[in-house]
Formats: sequence, structure tokens, C-alpha cells
Amino acid sequence: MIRFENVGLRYGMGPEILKDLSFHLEPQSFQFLTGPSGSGKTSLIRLLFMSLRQTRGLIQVFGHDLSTLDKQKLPMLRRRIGVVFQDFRLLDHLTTYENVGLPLRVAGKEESEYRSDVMELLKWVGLGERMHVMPPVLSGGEKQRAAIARALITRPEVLLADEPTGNVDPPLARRLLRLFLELNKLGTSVVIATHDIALLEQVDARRLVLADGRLSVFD
Ligand SMILES: Nc1ncnc2c1ncn2[C@@H]1O[C@H](COP(=O)(O)OP(=O)(O)OP(=O)(O)O)[C@@H](O)[C@H]1O
Repeated sequence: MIRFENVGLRYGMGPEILKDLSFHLEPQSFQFLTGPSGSGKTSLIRLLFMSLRQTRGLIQVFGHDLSTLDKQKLPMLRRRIGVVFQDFRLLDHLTTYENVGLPLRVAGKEESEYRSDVMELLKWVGLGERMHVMPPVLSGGEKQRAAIARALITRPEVLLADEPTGNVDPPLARRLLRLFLELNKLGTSVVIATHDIALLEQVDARRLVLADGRLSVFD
């Protein structure tokens, strides 16, 4: 589904922060991405989402080699990947409902086509009662779930989540984890970047571990 071969990354003229990364994200797989602060988890998520270009090596996404891909095809590939950023990136002037529906609106869909899907998804993440309020009045955990719902509304084949439990208490973190596992059972490949040990210990899942720029994979 997504394949890395000897991928390296440096920012500008700085040192190489990711070195010789080689791994494969399989369809319907579930994995944690972990490693100390500053080890490059967010950078790797950005490479997977194609919002950052590798400085060397090969990245194949859904069978397309990114170094030779026509740039106009990027949005089409990105639509198949959902991403939850560490800072949520919700639009404060739109309601929760509108934020979650936005990816479909941008893709040219009519509201009547997606209204019931958005409402159902918001209920699934426990925000059924909060859909008409603006993000500034949502709690950290509610914002997190709104960002997750927005990432899922396009039914992506891969979900990337960067520290999705960074702003929530342990019971909510467990609920979010259950949500990701449920999503994975429905067929989505899930990558959760985290250094939350308590979260990692709850599931016996594949681990991608970054340290000193290198990646070790524990199946
Ligand atoms: N835009 C950038 N320009 C230059 N250096 C950057 C940039 N973004 C990240 N870095 C550097 O790359 C390294 C990896 O950062 P990254 O944010 O990917 O790590 P992380 O594992 O996600 O960290 P954390 O767990 O603290 O969020 C760090 O040394 C960081 O300073």
C-alpha cells in the first residue's frame, strides 16, 4: 500500500534526521509509530501524507512512485489517506459539523449527499450533541474527536494520527484507541504516532520505532 525503500530526510542544509527507512504499510494493518521526542515521528507522518518530500530513497504510495508522479495526481492520492494532526487544524469559524463535512464539500459534493454521513460519524465519535458548536468552545478531547471524524469522512484507506491522545485523559485515550481498532476492523490501515506508553501497552500491535534517525520494525 505504502512502501519506503532507503528513504532519507533532511530539512534544508541540516543533518539527515531520517536515515535509510525501509518498511511497508500493508492493507488493513494496525501499527504504532513511536520513539523519543524529536526522533522524527511527525516528519515521517508528513512523508506518509506526502506533504513533505524525501531527500533520498524511494516512496511508493498505492503503487505510484512519488519521485516520478505527476504533481496534479497528488490530491487524488491524498484523498485516500486521512490524517489527524497534533494541533487538530479545525477551522474556528465553521461548526463542528461543517468542519467534518468540509473535505467532501471541497471535493465538490452537495450537502444533501453527505449530511447523514457526517451526522452518523459525529455520533460514532461521541459528538452528536456538539455538532452545531464552533471549535473554540470544544474541549481538547472533543476537538481531537472532531479532527478524527474529519479525517474519516472520506473513508480513507489509511489513517495517520499524530499523538491522538496527547490532549486527553486516560479513559478518553482508551476510548479513542477502541475507535481506531474498530476502524481497523472495518478495513482501514491505521498508523498512530505516540510516545504514550500506557496506550502502547494496551494493544499487542506492530511497532515502528524511531531512534537516532533509524527505524526498527517489531512485528
Ligand atoms: N520544519 C522543520 N525545519 C527544520 N527542522 C525540523 C522541522 N521540523 C522538524 N525538524 C527537526 O526534525 C527533527 C524531528 O522532528 P519531529 O517533529 O519530526 O519529531 P517528533 O518525533 O515528532 O517529535 P515530538 O515527539 O516532540 O513531536 C527534530 O530535530 C526537529 O527539530
